[in-house]
Amino acid sequence: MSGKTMLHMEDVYVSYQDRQKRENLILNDIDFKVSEGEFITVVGPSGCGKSTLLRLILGAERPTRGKVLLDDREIETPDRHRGIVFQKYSLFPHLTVLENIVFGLNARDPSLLRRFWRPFRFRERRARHLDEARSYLDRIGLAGSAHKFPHELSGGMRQRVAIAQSLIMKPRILLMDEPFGALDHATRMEMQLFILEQWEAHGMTIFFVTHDLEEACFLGSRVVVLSQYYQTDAGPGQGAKIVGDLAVPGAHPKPTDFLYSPEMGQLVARIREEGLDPDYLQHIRDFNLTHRDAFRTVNEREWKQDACEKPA
Ligand SMILES: Nc1ncnc2c1ncn2[C@@H]1O[C@H](COP(=O)(O)OP(=O)(O)OP(=O)(O)O)[C@@H](O)[C@H]1O
Repeated sequence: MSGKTMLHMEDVYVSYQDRQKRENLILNDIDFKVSEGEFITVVGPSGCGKSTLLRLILGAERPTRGKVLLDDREIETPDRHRGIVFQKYSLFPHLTVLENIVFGLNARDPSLLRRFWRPFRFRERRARHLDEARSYLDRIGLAGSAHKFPHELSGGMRQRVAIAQSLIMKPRILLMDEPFGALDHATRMEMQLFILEQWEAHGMTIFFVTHDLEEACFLGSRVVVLSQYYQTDAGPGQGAKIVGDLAVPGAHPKPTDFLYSPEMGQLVARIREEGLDPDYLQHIRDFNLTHRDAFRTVNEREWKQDACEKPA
């Protein structure tokens, strides 16, 4: 990892208009810098704007105010340097596994006219793409499933294909939006190790959104906590801020037994409590910490009710 800033979210605000044309602030003054090769995990309560943050980095959306800079240049549209993997629906259902993986490489070909203009070169290029896709299939352990369709695969296999589909484009930044959220525990663990292997092999920068704090601490070299619940006189509806930004100590990637170690427990507790910016400590009260999804929050009605019950 180099120390030079690669990505800078500079004073970013995002708001959407609701049906009554009222501005609804989602992200409130997000400002952070990221160096090449970091593995950033993003956690926070439901609806705080984690996916919105990823869409800004992808370039699928522009901030209402502020800038998202990559190498000091504003990100305006998606490009092949940034890939994204979602929890579901990343694959084309009508294409085989091999066709899904090769799709991006073929789509990158400058013009289909070349097919007629220089047919030999065109075929040679397509054959090279297929070879490359097969080597990715090998790497993800799915060489035997090249000609299967997505519906014939298990959830874990589908996510491997979705990750390979992104990796083959050699993105500098890989964005992952709860990619393992729908998987069972064993498959999820297997996929966590898989993504760490890929990160080590490719050295890309990763933004990984998860609701699971343990997953965030195990995978990330840095955990960013985003929350719309923090101390404010104005009450809810003020948009989410970064309420915690912690470097994960120790070697990275961590050995698997770290997951079951007291250090891991301490780290999770620290992020839940001490690790948060003291100005925003109040938002911990709003998390249901006994729930296994520790970032589930009380709903807005309870939040308001509780605020009313507070002594003046
Ligand atoms: N295009 C849009 N138009 C209007 N509102 C939107 C739009 N996109 C997102 N929102 C709202 O912005 C808020 C943040 O959404 P986002 O999906 O980024 O949150 P999240 O933290 O990823 O949520 P979750 O953890 O539940 O997936 C939500 O209240 C959502 O309804």
